[in-house]
Amino acid sequence: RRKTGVGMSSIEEIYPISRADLDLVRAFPKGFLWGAATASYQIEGAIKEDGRGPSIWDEFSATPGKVFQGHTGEVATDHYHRVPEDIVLMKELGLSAYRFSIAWPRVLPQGRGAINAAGLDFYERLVDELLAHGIAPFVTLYHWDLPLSLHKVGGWTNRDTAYAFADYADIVTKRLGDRVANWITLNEPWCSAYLGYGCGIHAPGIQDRQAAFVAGHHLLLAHGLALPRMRANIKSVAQVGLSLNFTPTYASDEREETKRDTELTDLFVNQWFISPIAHGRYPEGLFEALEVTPPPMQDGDLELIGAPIDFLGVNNYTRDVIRGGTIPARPDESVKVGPVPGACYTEMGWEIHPQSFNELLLRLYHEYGMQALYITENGAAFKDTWNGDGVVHDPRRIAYIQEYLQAAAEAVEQGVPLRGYFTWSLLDNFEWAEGYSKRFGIVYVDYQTQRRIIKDSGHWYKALLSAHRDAS
Ligand SMILES: N#[N+]C[C@@H]1[C@@H](O)[C@H](O)[C@@H](O)[C@@H]2O[C@H]12
Repeated sequence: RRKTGVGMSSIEEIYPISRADLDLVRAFPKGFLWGAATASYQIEGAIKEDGRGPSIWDEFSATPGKVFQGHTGEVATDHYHRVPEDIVLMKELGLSAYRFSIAWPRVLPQGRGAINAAGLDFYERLVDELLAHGIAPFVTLYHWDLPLSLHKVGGWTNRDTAYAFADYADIVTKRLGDRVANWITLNEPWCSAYLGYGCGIHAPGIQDRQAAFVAGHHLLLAHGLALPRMRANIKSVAQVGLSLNFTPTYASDEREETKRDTELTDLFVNQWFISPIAHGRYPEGLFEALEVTPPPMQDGDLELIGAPIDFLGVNNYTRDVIRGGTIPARPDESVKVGPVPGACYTEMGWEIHPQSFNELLLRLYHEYGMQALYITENGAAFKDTWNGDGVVHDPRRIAYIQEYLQAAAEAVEQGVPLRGYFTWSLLDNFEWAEGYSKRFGIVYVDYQTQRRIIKDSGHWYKALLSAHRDAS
């Protein structure tokens, strides 16, 4: 292959990425990690295999009416039985890192107590296989599949669950801390707390705003209790953080009531968890705005929660545009305006708005003082179709990732310490309440046969990663 400059000719021969893409990758520093993300319940399947205990998502998805067409994670993408081939796929894509989660009930079937050796062995094999292929594991300890037995005694509304999580984190990092250097305690605790206990569209399906704030506090406490336990078991060069979801909120007009409702929504959607993590306190006015009382907390909780993290994982997909009413709308019922004239949307009904991604990254650096950021999730669902051969065309997903990476590149040029990007997701997978109706993968999964087909976006992402390696 002809090599000129940064290998442009060799890259363009493989797959037609644009000159703009080549300029794009140059904005990211040498050593910038390029990955893809998944989660245990969304891809593993094998929910009753090798000693795994039940999780709240096993029970929730099996409950009629909770998930699209009654879909469950019973089989998912059968990743539990396909780890070697899926890692070869990651290598083929040129990933330098892979973010996945460990299923707590696979390691501790009852949530605490007896350890399931087969569960720990599975994750040890997964990690060793990744390392053997030169792919850095980014391990999320909790991505929503709480052991059902802990739910039966209150789940995240029970303070004891936070202590059970710290014990679980201790067990996993004792086993894998010698070889995993990147740890994420929680994935999107806002979703666990509010979608699970507030509006109930996620497991365990409770509709109680007060319970959501009690659960939210215990999730944060779990993170804080786990940090020192994990640090004692991992290498000094290893890093620990957590992944928070953010949806930047914008006023639809200049009216005072619109600005007020937009600020209240931002408090609820974006500040609830980052404020205790970054500042060691809940944001002013949050509880009043949601008409709840502050969750019970003990002396020392907020100090534990606000202990330094090594990085913040940022999950972002879209923004919300808010319209104000004559009286303050409770932020969990604020009026979201859409469709915005001229805007484009994904299959999730989420506006594609990369500028808000750029502004979010700047805010997390300047307002919250985050000294290291990873994009631990960003991607899009579109109506991908496969005609049975080896090709899946998904130009809109390529365009989405290009636009969001451009916004991230601008943030890097503006001084944001962005260390890596994980697209959501490696594979099409179980999209929670949407079941398998929404496809986010850069790799298509034919659920009838479990065949994996790299989409055009996967080929493009591979060429982009290769161009970054050549340019570094
Ligand atoms: N919806 N959606 C896609 C994606 C979901 O599949 C992930 O599990 C969550 O961490 C986060 O919500 C984002």
